[in-house]
Amino acid sequence: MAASSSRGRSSSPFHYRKPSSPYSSSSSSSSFMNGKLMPRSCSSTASSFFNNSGNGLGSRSTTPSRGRVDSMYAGPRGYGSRTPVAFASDELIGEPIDTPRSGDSISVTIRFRPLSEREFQRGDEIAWNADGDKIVRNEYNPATAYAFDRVFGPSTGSQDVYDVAARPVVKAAMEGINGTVFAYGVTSSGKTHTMHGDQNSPGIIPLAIKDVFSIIQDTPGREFLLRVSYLEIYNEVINDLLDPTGQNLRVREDAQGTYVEGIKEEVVLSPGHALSFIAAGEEHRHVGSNNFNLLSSRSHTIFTLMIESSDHGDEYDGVVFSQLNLIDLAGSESSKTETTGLRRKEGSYINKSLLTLGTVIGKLSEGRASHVPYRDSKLTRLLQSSLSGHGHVSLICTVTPASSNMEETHNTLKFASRAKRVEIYASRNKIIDEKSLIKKYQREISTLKEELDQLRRGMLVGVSHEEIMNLRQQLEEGQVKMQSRLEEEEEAKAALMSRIQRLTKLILVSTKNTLPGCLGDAVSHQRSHSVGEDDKLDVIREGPLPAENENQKDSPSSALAIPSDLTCDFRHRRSSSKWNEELSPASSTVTESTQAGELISGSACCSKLPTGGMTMSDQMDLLVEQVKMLAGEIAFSTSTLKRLMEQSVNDPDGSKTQIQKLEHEIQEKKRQMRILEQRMMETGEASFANASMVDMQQTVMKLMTQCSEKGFELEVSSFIN
Ligand SMILES: Nc1ncnc2c1ncn2[C@@H]1O[C@H](COP(=O)(O)OP(=O)(O)OP(=O)(O)O)[C@@H](O)[C@H]1O
Repeated sequence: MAASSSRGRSSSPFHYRKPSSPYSSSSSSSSFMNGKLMPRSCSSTASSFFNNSGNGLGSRSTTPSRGRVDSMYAGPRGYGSRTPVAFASDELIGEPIDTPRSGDSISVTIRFRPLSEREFQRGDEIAWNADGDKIVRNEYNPATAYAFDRVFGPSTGSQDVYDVAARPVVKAAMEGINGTVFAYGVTSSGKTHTMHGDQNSPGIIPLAIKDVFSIIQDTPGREFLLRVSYLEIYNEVINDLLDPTGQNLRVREDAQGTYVEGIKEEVVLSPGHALSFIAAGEEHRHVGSNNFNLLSSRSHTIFTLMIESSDHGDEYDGVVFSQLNLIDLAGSESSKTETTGLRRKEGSYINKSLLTLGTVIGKLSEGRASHVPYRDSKLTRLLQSSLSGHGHVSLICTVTPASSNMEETHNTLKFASRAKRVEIYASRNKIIDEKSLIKKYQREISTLKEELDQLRRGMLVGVSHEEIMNLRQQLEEGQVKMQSRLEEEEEAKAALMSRIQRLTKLILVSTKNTLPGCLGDAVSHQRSHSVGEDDKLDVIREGPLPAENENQKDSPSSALAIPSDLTCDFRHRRSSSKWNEELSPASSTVTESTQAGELISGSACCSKLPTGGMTMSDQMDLLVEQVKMLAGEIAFSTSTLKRLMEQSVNDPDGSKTQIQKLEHEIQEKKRQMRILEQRMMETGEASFANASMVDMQQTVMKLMTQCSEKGFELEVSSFIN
């Protein structure tokens, strides 16, 4: 079906210009501090950081240095201005104070995680600390400190990290400026936690997806088309996570930059839809355990959202295209990471590509036009366009405060400081019409509409009196050619209408374009798929079957690691334009079901023939889509289960409830799938029965026409006689 995939290139033509960007990363690393800071004893105990639930690394207000830092904070640009740097250059690596900067800089933030239980048990101390919200300081040697755009302590939640480090990039991407957000850090420092998160604390990727749809809802007057792709770089090989057959894909280059040849792109219609692709993709990602992390990512992953938008009023201003890359890097591994065999091989590939990333960042930060070795790794080749400054970049460096990893954290901080010096020149992209999918769909829709008009005119006008006389004659001779021609035309018309409907559904518009109160009636006439009201679902969601809805209500929450406020309750949204309010956690009591679960409850009422303009084939498409989503969720739950079982070897009691819950969820989803498959069969049968009914009606009509013809003949001959 049209909503599914297309294989193609995922890159876009960029028009590089000087920035006029709405996104500006405030650079605080310049002019770090005035005078020397007093060395300070290690005032923090490890226990105060373990499982920190309130005041953690970010809460150093009682320390002397914090007081000094605050008093020296002078305005939005950072710590004072044009003051000498107090530390040796390799100790405090920041942006040189007087370096003239013509562009923006990469946004660089640091996120501490709490001490892990393992670190705590073995008596690790706090070696690095967040001193205020912009500085990281070494506890053993307080003179060693670094400044960044923002430092998040271990108790900071992912939503706060998203708001600072990702939301501006996402917002700009929706306005046509390319964006990249990536998490960098050693193994087990919290990259996957930051980018993906879990059910209780969703990470940057689910939060960005939620935001994207919310922005569409808040942008009446523009129509959007969203596609996603998801790939991993494993041992320097690019694999398509959305298509297991897409292995060892090649990086190509054209005038617009690098792209992955043959990567699968899926059109997405809702947050749940997009998340289901991630869940399915995660199933194929390479993970394994090392001595630091049971579920260590063995590959870099790049989730890309391709955003097209155009004005849908009369003033057509071209199509804007942008890409948002959300990257979860694999963690660098030191000699402390005990690995053998395959894990060691993976580790050496990971380290090599991260080393190249470091070299590339280093070269770029020098600002000279020297050779930048993008080609030395697949990762840097793919990131070439982003790193060379043609879009916004947000680097979130994840670190552990543990003394056992002091050197690794120091290296991450140095990397982060170098990255801060890379300049970017982000600008809004426009795309020439031929390359735009939204434009292609719009053109196809209008061509099809013209064809449909012609067909209608032909049917009304083209069947002339002579043709009717001819038809009579042919009927007399027992021929029904004309009849079948009419039937063919009817069929063609129906096919065209259904294609138009399907294409229209892929284009997303805000429900704010629709008059409140008219939604129920307007659904089947609405031009495009609106984000706040899933047309496919709406048309068939009238009068739920009580029994199945009960089940739905009790069904376990999603295994997609989507919080309940991210699973969209389209029913609620449809009847209200206050979409954002309903998505907010405060009002998220709406549903615990998964996206696919929603669809099921939605389609529970339609075991009969479709109504409200939805054709049989539309309904079948929808069912197929639902089954696909459920299959994705089941796959994801199964893999989570597998991992939990692996973990349970160490902690049988801790994982027992989760395992039981997951098993129950998987059973429930399988049950839902069976219902859907049953429904597909019923729809198929109904469609078949419907077709037979049409056949019969046509035969009766034909016979009646013949009868009246014969009657007329009889009248004429009796008149002649
Ligand atoms: N900010 C945080 N708050 C609470 N727990 C965290 C935080 N960051 C990470 N963790 C926990 O630490 C462990 C390791 O995190 P994660 O798997 O995200 O590390 P990673 O950097 O992705 O590791 P790798 O590179 O090996 O894949 C996980 O159990 C995770 O839940």
